[in-house]
Amino acid sequence: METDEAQPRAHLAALVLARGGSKGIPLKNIKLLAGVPLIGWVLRAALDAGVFHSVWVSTDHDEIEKVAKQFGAQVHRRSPEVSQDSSTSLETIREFLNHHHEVDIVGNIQATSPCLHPSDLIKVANLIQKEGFDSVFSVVRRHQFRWSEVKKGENKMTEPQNLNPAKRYRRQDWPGELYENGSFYFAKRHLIEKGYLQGGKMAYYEMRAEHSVDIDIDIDWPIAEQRVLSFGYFGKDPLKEVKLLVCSVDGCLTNGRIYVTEDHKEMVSYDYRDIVGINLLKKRGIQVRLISERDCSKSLSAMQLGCVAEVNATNKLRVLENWQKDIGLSWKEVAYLGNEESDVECLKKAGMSGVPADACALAQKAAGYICKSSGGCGAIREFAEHIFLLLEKVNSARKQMEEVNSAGEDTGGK
Ligand SMILES: CC(=O)N[C@H]1[C@H]([C@H](O)[C@H](O)CO)O[C@](OP(=O)(O)OC[C@H]2O[C@@H](n3ccc(N)nc3=O)[C@H](O)[C@@H]2O)(C(=O)O)C[C@@H]1O
Repeated sequence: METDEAQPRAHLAALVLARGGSKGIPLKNIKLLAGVPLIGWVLRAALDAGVFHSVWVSTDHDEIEKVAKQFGAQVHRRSPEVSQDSSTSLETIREFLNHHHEVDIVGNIQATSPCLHPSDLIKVANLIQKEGFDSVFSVVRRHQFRWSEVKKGENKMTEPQNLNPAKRYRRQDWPGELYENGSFYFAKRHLIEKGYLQGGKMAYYEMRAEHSVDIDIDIDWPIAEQRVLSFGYFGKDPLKEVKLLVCSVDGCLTNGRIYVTEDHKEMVSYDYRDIVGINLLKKRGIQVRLISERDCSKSLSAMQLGCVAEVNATNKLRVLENWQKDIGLSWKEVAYLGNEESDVECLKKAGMSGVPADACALAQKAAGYICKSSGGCGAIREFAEHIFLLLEKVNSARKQMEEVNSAGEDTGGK
């Protein structure tokens, strides 16, 4: 059933529930996963999908509100009644709907499944808006044999549930089974008001197994981190190649401390791990250049790093633009590591951006990756590894995607 194109489309709102209290991991919803706050992964996918009339985060927490807005979402401040450990998603979504009468369909996207892609959301929006389904939820195919539980006093033996032990299927001979994976639940208002997220004319959307990640308990976190690096969505314009890393001196290469001797000489210190990082970058064909607002030329020449440097840089953005012109690079090919307010513009424009753990709040907000290491204590080394990992993973994921697309494979709702 196709809706008339001339009819105004029902208002489809994406809604990410992100309470402040979480049972296992403290402030889980904004904890950095591979350098990006957890809700950031799904918000980026929802906003880039371009199918939502509005994208919301429902929260009770100031810090989560800040992060949500930083990613471009609108914020619904929920009441304490639906912010308890015992509050269900459904109650929270109903509360949102009570405050937003313009919304006809809610796409509840769970931040705990961060490997979501805009292409999934576009297909789901199509199912609910054009094909007339009332609710659509995500599933994943699993090949798992189930056995009944042995309960004291009830039964002594376990029984096979979905297999014949005499004729066990090989994986390739068995289609497997569909499991709800908790990535998203789309439903029309009338259903939610009746107390259902799944009901009416229902469809499932089968997600690719590698995109199906669910962070439920603490031990899921490192696995999810590896998954997003390999299969996550990194934005509309994925990284192609990094050819230049520009690094701020005070606070990134050094920890920002300057010792002054009686005879007016300056002393700074750096971490040998960062020198290793710089050398690794150079080996991979990535130039490293340094930039500083003050005249630290003597210290830099004593360090013998072999990097082009610009000191007394009152306008870092202009310096970078000139470098780009000289070398012939686009912003996409530039990575930037900075820590101060004066770095913010460059951080925003660079194809890849990072800050040390102790960077100022404004720089942290502008950066795509927040290092665990502080300035002068291995942040360059860590950022270099992050660059290598992303380049590798993003390129291999893109290759896989191209292979799948060219094979014409299409998973979708049923
Ligand atoms: C739609 C729905 O029923 N979601 C529930 C899901 C779902 O059933 C499973 O993922 C399916 O695999 O399970 C739960 O999932 P969980 O507790 O991890 O919650 C998923 C995300 O939603 C936020 N949330 C949840 C409820 C609520 N009232 N406010 C919220 O902000 C959490 O902070 C987290 O980011 C569960 O395991 O208990 C609780 C969730 O309420």
